[in-house]
Amino acid sequence: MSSDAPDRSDAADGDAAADPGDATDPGDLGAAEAVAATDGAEDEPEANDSAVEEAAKHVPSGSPSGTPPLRVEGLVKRFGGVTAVDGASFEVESGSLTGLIGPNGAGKSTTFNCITGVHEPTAGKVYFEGEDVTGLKPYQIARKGMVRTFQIARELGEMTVLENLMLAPQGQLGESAIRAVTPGLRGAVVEEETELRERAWETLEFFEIDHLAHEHAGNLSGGQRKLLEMARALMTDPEMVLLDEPLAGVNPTLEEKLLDRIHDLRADGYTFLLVEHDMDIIMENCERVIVMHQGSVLAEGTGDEIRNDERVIEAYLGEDL
Ligand SMILES: Nc1ncnc2c1ncn2[C@@H]1O[C@H](COP(=O)(O)OP(=O)(O)OP(=O)(O)O)[C@@H](O)[C@H]1O
Repeated sequence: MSSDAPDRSDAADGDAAADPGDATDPGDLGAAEAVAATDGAEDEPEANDSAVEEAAKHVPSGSPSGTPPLRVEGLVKRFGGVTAVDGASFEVESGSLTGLIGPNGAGKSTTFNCITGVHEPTAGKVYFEGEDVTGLKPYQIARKGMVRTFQIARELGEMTVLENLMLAPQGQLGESAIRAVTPGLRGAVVEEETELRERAWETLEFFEIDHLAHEHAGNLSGGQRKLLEMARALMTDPEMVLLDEPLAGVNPTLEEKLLDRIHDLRADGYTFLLVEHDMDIIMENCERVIVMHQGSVLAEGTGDEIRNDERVIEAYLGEDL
């Protein structure tokens, strides 16, 4: 988040937000380290007006010039006899908020899962910032700067909001668990933990959930959880964030807050790909929309272009667009 955040190669050396399954394993930390990392009530900083500005200061380094951050080429995913994705190809422009839509069963979630390493594609390629990342594990893709939000797993629900954030770039902590017991390196570990804690507080303030820092994540409302999911993803210091229905079940006030934060971050150079069923949200917020149908890309364009595209109207069988 902040411009002086640790280098990604250190900060996201684990599954981070990309794989809650691993991120929930306390064994990754060691008990003493987990406590050191999370027992921070006494360090709680005063709410700080400049925190939001600080948090928004991060400027993603961006793609090599002219290279789209994400390029998907001829993606195919079969599950036995079911072809979920059938030759999908598209690009996402740097710094954009791009919507990925399509009728039920069009292949959107499977495409997300193939892009972020949850599924290995049957065929085709995924390039992130020009680099072939096809078939890499979620944590390897997260380390390169592309993360997706995940629902807060049950185990994480038993931890506080602050702990959830501090565990997000868990590779950094796992590394420091080893370094903490290495003479001569303890100072560096303390510095790293302090920096991580500061970033966690900045991120909480940015999402306006700092008042919930010591609340168990499991006690949050649906909308607050969505903010926490975004905050966890941001803690890994990504370039690109994939959001799979981030507003489902979120009340209008929190929905507006979440969208505002997405726009703030986009203005700072982050790139977003958003799957969302609510067409109004897509049309009002995404400058570019990709429409999937039966596993491949049916149309691409601005919201207006998509809304008036005969093929899209037909694919949605007259549903309101
Ligand atoms: N693990 C799986 N095993 C078998 N079939 C699957 C699997 N995952 C998805 N499918 C099938 O692949 C197709 C595409 O599913 P996918 O969930 O990607 O679509 P979607 O566009 O995200 O749909 P929705 O909007 O309803 O969430 C569907 O026919 C679905 O039943």
